[in-house]
Amino acid sequence: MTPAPSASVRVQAPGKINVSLKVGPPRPDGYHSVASIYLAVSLFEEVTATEWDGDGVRVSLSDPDGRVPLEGIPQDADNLAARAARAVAKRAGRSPRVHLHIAKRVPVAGGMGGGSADAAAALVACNELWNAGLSRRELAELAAGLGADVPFSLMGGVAAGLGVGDRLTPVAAAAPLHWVLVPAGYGLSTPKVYAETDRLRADTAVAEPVQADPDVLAAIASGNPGELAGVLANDLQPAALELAPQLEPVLAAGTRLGALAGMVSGSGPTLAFLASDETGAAALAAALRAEGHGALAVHGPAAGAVVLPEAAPESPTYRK
Ligand SMILES: C[C@@](CO)(OP(=O)(O)O)[C@H](O)COP(=O)(O)OP(=O)(O)OC[C@H]1O[C@@H](n2ccc(N)nc2=O)[C@H](O)[C@@H]1O
Ligand SMILES: Nc1ncnc2c1ncn2[C@@H]1O[C@H](COP(=O)(O)OP(=O)(O)O)[C@@H](O)[C@H]1O
Repeated sequence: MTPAPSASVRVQAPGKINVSLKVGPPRPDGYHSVASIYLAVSLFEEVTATEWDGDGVRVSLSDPDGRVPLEGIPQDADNLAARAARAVAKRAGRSPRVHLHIAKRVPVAGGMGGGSADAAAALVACNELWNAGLSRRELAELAAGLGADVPFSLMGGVAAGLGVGDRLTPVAAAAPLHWVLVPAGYGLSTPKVYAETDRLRADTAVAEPVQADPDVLAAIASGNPGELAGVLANDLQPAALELAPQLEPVLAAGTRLGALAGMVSGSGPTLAFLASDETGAAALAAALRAEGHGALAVHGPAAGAVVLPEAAPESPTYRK
């Protein structure tokens, strides 16, 4: 008899762009208060959680599209997905025995929240695999304990984020927005980009951000990419460009080749270019690729962390 396959659950969670990111002064706890407008995009991490007899959480990684270098991602207990699994196990009062396989599509240390998406996907996958019965609200609480961006990847769509980015209010979008992403072949450290932002603004009075930019919210509500292009803003962008000045000509190339606007995504170094529509995004991606830049057309808002149907089993052949 062949052994029964072990139970497994597959979950996808999206990467994000911050279409608006206002950053306050440094806080005593090492964080910064922000007013962020997050947009989840159609570039998804996939985490498969499988029952495992070994001790603790096992992590493995793959790069299904051959675009994401996997160096620098911890494959041990430090992986954000492993931390998420342990958080669910602790809350459910059980041992965290699980194998998490992470199929990565979001650039690593790219400012698109890939590790946060892995954590959000692992929360949902373990909750399901273990029948832990945690509500979406309980998962969101665990998410906030894992990282500032994890609650948003769980939620998806468009949201305004206050606090460190974890106090979320969903926002309705009138129409899908089309973007071209240009990942860099290297990463930028989020804490270093925040610290560089503080350094660049040392002589400036910086206000606490209290609300998400109303002009950006209005542009999203109108669904007009031309209107949004005029108000995109990221307070971390000057620091990201200071740390990675080689991004400047790529930003210029995107606009020269027809983007409505270009910006650094989050703490960078991924660049995000807004296009007028799907055709415009495909043409811009092709033009950027022709100039030697890796470019990927995506759209958003995309859904937050969701369970995917099981992979189709080998279909048996029936004969009469
Ligand atoms: C900049 C943003 C924009 O959405 O995303 P990324 O570009 O990293 O994807 C976020 O603020 C990153 O969120 P995330 O990457 O989850 O941050 P965490 O792991 O919680 O924190 C890592 C470190 O970043 C800094 N940090 C993070 C969030 C915040 N509001 N203020 C900060 O100063 C702190 O130095 C913190 O120790
Ligand atoms: N599952 C994970 N995927 C990616 N990075 C992870 C993961 N778990 C921990 N990390 C660590 O977090 C760092 C930043 O992660 P990532 O989410 O990719 O970038 P960003 O914060 O710029 O969005 C990585 O450089 C890596 O050291």
